[in-house]
Amino acid sequence: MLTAALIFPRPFGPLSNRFAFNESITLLLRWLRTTLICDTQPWKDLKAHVEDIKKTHLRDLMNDKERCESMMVEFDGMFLDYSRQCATLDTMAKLYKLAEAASLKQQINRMYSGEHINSTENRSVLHVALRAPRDAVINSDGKNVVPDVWKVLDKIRDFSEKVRSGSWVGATGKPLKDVIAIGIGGSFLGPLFVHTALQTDPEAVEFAKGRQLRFLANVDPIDVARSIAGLNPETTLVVVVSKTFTTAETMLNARTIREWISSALGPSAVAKHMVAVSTNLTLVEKFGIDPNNAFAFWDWVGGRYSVCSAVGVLPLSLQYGFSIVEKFLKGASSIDDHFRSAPFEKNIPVLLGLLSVWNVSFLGYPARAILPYSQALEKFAPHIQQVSMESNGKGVSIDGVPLPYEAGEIDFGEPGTNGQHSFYQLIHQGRVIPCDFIGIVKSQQPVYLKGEVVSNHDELMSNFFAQPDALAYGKTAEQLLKENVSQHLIPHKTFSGNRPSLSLLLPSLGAYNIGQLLASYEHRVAVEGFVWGINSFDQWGVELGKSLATQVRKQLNASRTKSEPVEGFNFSTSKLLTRYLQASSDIPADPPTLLPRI
Ligand SMILES: O=P(O)(O)OC[C@H]1O[C@](O)(CO)[C@@H](O)[C@@H]1O
Repeated sequence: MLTAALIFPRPFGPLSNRFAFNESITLLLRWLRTTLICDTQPWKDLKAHVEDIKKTHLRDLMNDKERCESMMVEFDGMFLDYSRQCATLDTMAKLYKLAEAASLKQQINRMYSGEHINSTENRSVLHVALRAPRDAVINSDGKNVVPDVWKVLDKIRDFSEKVRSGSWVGATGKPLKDVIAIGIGGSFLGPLFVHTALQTDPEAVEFAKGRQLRFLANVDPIDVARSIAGLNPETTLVVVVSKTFTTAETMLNARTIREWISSALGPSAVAKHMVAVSTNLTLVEKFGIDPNNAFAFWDWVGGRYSVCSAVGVLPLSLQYGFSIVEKFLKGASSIDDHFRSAPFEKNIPVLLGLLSVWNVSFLGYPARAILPYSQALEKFAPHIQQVSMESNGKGVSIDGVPLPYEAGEIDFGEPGTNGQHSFYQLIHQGRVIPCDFIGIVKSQQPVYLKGEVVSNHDELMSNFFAQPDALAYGKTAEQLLKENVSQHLIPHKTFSGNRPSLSLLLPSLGAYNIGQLLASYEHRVAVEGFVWGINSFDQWGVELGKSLATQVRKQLNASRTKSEPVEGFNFSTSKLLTRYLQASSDIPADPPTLLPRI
């Protein structure tokens, strides 16, 4: 970059010089655009360094106390131990150089200062503003967005208090004690994760007494049936959550539940029983929801980063009260400050992100297992799947240059110990999958049985501490021989070890810690994207399937209502569609409204 700057002439002087200057700038920009991180020296150094790492084994690396100690970081009660990564201190130094080459610090600053870093959609990326304190100043397009954020938060506080206290009642005068949140993707997964995590938190439980929060996401009518089973429209409030208010699944589900309400209570009941969260307030009104009962958010909030906006805050406040949700926002905000200001060596999201890049792009491990040892976090991995895979599952750089390396990673996970009895066989003896072990010091729901060796939570945590070592150390043939294992079983009982993991220990799992965990992973994904040089904040890859579904929808309608033959599809799809239509030809062309009967 410096070299490039030196060879270009200055902007002053005669016209010919200025012309040359403009040319040079164009060339420089082109050069910058086509320069990928893999062309930089730090990337090449890391590639070469892989050979050194291949000669190490975690068994030996773990013997180096000094190394292990410097691979432990603590912030605001969160403790990260990444000593079981296949990495040395030299690896880390090289990763920091890579971060420098990727201008990571500058990219983080650009995000916080509201630059339009989501360039393909020409938008700022400011989910950090959603949890910023009231007096913070965060600008997007020259305007401080924090007062707008708090205006909506205050409106949610008022509305949720009215509903929870019974001063807002339904069409028949009954208090609304149950909530169905309709939304999909980012308008569903984050709120579901937080709700599931709070559901057993003793403090949150107290506030949720007598109330239910359900989610309706899938356009599958079975999900409709499940979401309304046992609920009474008279006592149910529906929150339609959609950033665009055009998502086909959400809108059909919203129309279905509107029908469920109006067929039971009359069309005028919709005003009392349906509210919305969206950036598109015009469409909310068109749908028939009173704009006064709409809760806004903004185009600078990406769907998968929207749980801290009204998308999550409204349904969660209705269920647990605003004060609990505010703690969640504060936890996330604490990590936002840490991410922005801590040096990389002490910065939890930066470390998590750089290690992911190391595992994916250099060691060649494309997947990551997210393994929380807490049943309350059972919906964490599904949420991070979207945050990570929709953000970083890209094939071109932010400037549209095809990537000669893989970006993104395959995220999956289950709470321990359930996962141990499911897919851990593969991660111990099959493929190498870097694992995130997430443990909690104090259980939300402690259980002790007199006479048992340990408490139930200690039993769970015994596994949390044991599994990373089993993966790192493995078990050798010599060890097995010493245990008199028969020769023919030795290959089957050998564990190669040297399988990387990291351990994240949280002091407890209250709303605040849940916010910390969320923000740590959100920023980790951003770090990966910044280093890979991609746009982590758009999602064009979801569009093609949507438009093809439109074509199929038209065909199904034409075939059912006008008996039109299946046309315009390839052989396979035509065959499948024809078979589907023939096998369901008993469905009338213009059926009467039918709602689930369970
Ligand atoms: O909130 P909306 O606009 O209904 O979109 C739902 C989801 O659809 C996507 O656009 C694609 O899955 C997500 O990014 C988004 O979270």
